[in-house]
Amino acid sequence: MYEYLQKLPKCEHHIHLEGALTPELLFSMAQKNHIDLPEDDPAFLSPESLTARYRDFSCLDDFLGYYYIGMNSLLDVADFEALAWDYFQHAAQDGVAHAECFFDPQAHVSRGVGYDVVLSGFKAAQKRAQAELGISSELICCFLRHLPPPEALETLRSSPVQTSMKSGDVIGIGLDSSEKDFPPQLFQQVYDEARALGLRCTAHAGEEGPAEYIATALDDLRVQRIDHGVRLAEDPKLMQRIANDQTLLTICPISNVYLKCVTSVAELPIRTFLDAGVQFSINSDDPAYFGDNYILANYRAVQDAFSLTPREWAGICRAGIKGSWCDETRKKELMQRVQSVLDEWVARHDA
Ligand code: HPA
Ligand SMILES: [Zn+2]
Repeated sequence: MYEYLQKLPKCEHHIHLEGALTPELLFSMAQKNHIDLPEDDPAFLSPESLTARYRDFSCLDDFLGYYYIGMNSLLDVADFEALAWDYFQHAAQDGVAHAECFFDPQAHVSRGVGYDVVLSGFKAAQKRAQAELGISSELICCFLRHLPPPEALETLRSSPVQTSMKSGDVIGIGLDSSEKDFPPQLFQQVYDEARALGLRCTAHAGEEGPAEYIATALDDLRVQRIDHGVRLAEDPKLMQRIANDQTLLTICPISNVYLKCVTSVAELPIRTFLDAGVQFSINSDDPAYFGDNYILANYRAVQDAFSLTPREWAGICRAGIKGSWCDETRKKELMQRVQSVLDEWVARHDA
C-alpha cells in the first residue's frame, strides 16, 4: 500500500517554503550570512539540539517563534533558491506532481530582504523543478495575521508584489501565523483587493481557531479553499455547506499532532469528512519542523490510522487535482495518471 501511495501523482497545496528550512540548512546559512542565532536558548547550540526541541512544540505559537527565528538566516537569492530546491527534491521523492507553495513576504521585507530577492530565488528553483523533476508549481503569497491589517494592505499594494501578481509569478493569497484572536474578517479589504486583481484566495482557518473562523473566511474573505479546517467537524451544518460547495480543505495531519491540535492522527475527522463528502488534500505544512515528515509520511500516517482503500486514496488525489489552481490541461493529465496508477493496483491485487 505504501508503494501505491508513493506512486500516486500528488498535489501539495499546503507547504510553507520557509517551513522546509531544515536545522542543517538553517545553521549553514546563518554561518555563511553572519547571522547570530539566539544565545539564551540552548536549542540553538547545534542542529541536533534544535531538531530535539522541534519534537516538543506546545502549540502553534511555540512553533511560530522558532519558524520566524529560523527564516532570519535566509538572506540572498541563492538561499531562497536552495531552500525551495531542497523542498522540491523531497517532493519528487514522495511523488508530488504539482505543488502550490506558500511564502511569507512580510517576514523577509521587514528585516530588509527585498521581495524580489525572495521571489527570484523561488522562481529559479521552480524552473529547475519543472525541468529536472517534472514538478509543476505555483506561489501563494501569505499575509501574517498577527500583524496589523494595514501592513498586509501596504504589502499587497507595494509595487514589486503587484508586479509579481500581474505577471502570474504569484497566483494567490493566503493568511497564516497565529490564529486565535485574529479572525479572518480583519483582512476583508486585503482579500477584496486581491480578488479584484484576479488572484485566487485561501486562508488558514480552524487549525487552533474555532469552526466559526472557517465560516467567516468563506463569507467575509470569500476564499476558494480552507487551509487546515480540521475543526469543521465541530459544526455539522457548516460541514454540509463545505461538502455541497466542494470547497477543498488542505489538511496537514502530522502538523496537527506536532502542534498539539490533536493527540494523534487517528483523532482527526478523516472518516467523518469522507462520509460527509468533504473534499480534502493531505499536506506537509512545515516538514522540516515536524520531524522531517514530507507529504508521503502524511499519507502513510493517515493510512496507518484509517486503513483507506486504494479507491478512496485515488478519490483524495482527484479532489486535490480538482481543487488545484493549475490549468485544465495539466489537471486532465494528472487525472489520467491517477487512473493508471489505480488500474495498475487493481490489475495486481483485485484480479
Ligand atoms: O500551520 C501553520 N499555521 C499558521 N501559520 C503557519 N505558518 C507556517 N505554518 C503555519
Ligand atoms: Zn500552514
